[in-house]
Amino acid sequence: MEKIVLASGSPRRKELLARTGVVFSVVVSNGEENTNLTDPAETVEKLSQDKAISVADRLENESEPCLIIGADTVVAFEGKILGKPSDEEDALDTLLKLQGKSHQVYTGVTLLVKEQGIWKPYTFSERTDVEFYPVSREELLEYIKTGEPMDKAGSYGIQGKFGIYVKGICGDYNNVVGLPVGRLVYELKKMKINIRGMRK
Ligand SMILES: Cc1cn([C@H]2C[C@H](O)[C@@H](COP(=O)(O)OP(=O)(O)OP(=O)(O)O)O2)c(=O)[nH]c1=O
Repeated sequence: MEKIVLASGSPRRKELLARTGVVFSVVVSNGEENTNLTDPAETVEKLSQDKAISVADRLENESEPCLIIGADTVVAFEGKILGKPSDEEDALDTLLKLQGKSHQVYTGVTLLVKEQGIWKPYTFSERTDVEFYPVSREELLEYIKTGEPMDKAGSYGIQGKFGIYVKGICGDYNNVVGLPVGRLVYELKKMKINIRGMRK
């Protein structure tokens, strides 16, 4: 494997993948993030595939063998999928719903590998349960003013200013931040992709 490409514009994913020590480049997918699916695990798996495939299409003329990594994160609460907020009001509605209760964060990951000239997707997803303490409307408005929620699924960043309201999590913390890097390394090992040789 000569080249690893992260198909994501998320700075958090870039930082998490960098922790593995592998050398990679970033190519941001430019497709629409749309599905009619209602199951959160199926949704993130499909969207992670779409992102990886959109980057593969753009790299079609690359001669080097390549592994493309796509990922997608959503929050699920009482059977509904919550993505990024459309505006500040939407962020407030979402956070009012989530405060004081537990919800699920799903990240889907697709590893797209070229085998005998054909792209083959290996897809999985991880779930982490997160619970917030009760948070007042005033506190939420103050938080939203920071702008932090706007590019994040579920309208919060566990790794940022919202961390002070988190009561507990069950599962992989990195999965909430956007990339379950432990599972990723484990899956690559199962696929016999030796990332050790690709480390800096
Ligand atoms: C719940 C939660 C989400 N997030 C982020 C992870 C993802 O980057 C983002 C969800 O949006 P995504 O659509 O999964 O990813 P993205 O738009 O940031 O990047 P790309 O599509 O180019 O891969 O929310 C946090 O950073 N912290 C959190 O606590």
